[in-house]
Amino acid sequence: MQDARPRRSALFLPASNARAIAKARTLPADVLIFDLEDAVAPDAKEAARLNAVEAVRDGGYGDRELVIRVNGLDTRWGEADLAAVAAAGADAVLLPKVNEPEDIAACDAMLDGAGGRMRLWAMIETCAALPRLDAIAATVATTRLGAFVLGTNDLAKEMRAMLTPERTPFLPVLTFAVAAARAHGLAVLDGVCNDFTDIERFRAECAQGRMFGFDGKTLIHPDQIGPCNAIFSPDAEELAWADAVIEAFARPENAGRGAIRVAGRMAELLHLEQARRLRRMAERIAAG
Ligand SMILES: CC(C)(COP(=O)(O)OP(=O)(O)OC[C@H]1O[C@@H](n2cnc3c(N)ncnc32)[C@H](O)[C@@H]1OP(=O)(O)O)[C@@H](O)C(=O)NCCC(=O)NCCSC(=O)C[C@H](O)C(=O)O
Ligand SMILES: [Mg+2]
Repeated sequence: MQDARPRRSALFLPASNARAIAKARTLPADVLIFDLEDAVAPDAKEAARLNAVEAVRDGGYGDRELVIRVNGLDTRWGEADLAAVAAAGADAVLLPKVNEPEDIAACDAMLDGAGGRMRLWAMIETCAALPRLDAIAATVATTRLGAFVLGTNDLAKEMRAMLTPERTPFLPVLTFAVAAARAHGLAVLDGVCNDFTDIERFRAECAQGRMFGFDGKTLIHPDQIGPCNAIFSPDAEELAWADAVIEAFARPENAGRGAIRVAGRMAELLHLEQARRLRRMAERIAAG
C-alpha cells in the first residue's frame, strides 16, 4: 500500500558532492535522491555514479528511502547508470523526462537483474507526458513503477512558463498528476522550490502541495527539510478531528450508520477511512 510510508521530504543531492553525501546521513529527510542527472556536470558523471553506488552500499542512512536519479536512457550515460543502480540495492531508481508509457516499460525491462524490491519512479517534467499521465501511471500493473515526481523546472523550460510563487501555470498539472497517481495507487511528490533562502515562499509552496494531495515535496537544500516535514505531517487539529470521527463511528448508537454528526459537521464512512489513514501516517511518523 503506497500510503503506508511517510515521504514528506525528498532531498536531492548531487552525487558528485561528497560533502553532501556524507551530510545526508545526518539530515531528517524521509527520502534521499542521489542525482546523476542535471545537478552533475558532464565531466563528473562517471565519478558521481561510483559515489552514489558506494553511498548506497556503505549505508548509514537509517530508515531513509534511498533513490538514485539516472541520466536519461537516450544519453551516453543512461544505460551504464541504470546497470550500476540495479546492482547497488537502492530502494528506487528515478527516471527523468518520462514522455510515454513505453519509456517506463523499456526502463523496467532493463531492470530485470535488479532485486524485486527495487521500484521505478518517474519524473513528470515534459510537455509530452501531460496528456498521457493516466497511461503512464497505468504501467504500474506490469512494471515496478512506484511513484511520480514532478519536475517543475524542466516543465517551465519546455512550456516557456514562469515559476512564480503562486505556480499558476502548473496548477492543472498538479491536479492531474496527483489524480493519475492516486487512480493507480502510486505515491506522488511535488517539484522543488529553487528559492531556498526564502523560507516563507517555500512554506507556502509546501502548503499548496499538501492541499493538492501530494505525499511530500522534493527539496534541494537541508534548510527546507524541517518546514517541509512539519507541513506534510498531520497537525494536531487534523488528528483531533480524525480521533473524533473514529470514536464517533465506534459508538454503539452509530453502528450501521453511513453518515453521522461529529462536532457540528457531517462525517461519512469515507471520512472514517481518511481519519484512519491520517492516524496510521501519524503513527508511522512518530515511530521514526
Ligand atoms: C543549491 C545548492 C547549490 C546551494 O549550495 P551551497 O550554497 O553550497 O549551500 P550551503 O552553503 O547553504 O550548504 C550548507 C551545508 O549543507 C550542505 N548541503 C547543501 N545542499 C545539500 C544537499 N542538497 N544535500 C545535502 N547537503 C547539502 C552543504 O554541503 C553544506 O554542508 P557543510 O559544509 O557540511 O555545512 C546546493 O544546496 C545543491 O547542490 N542542492 C541540490 C541541487 C540538486 O540536486 N539539483 C538537482 C535536483 S532539482 C531538479 O532537477 C528537479 C527537476 O528535475 C526539475 O526539473 O525541476
Ligand atoms: Mg528536471
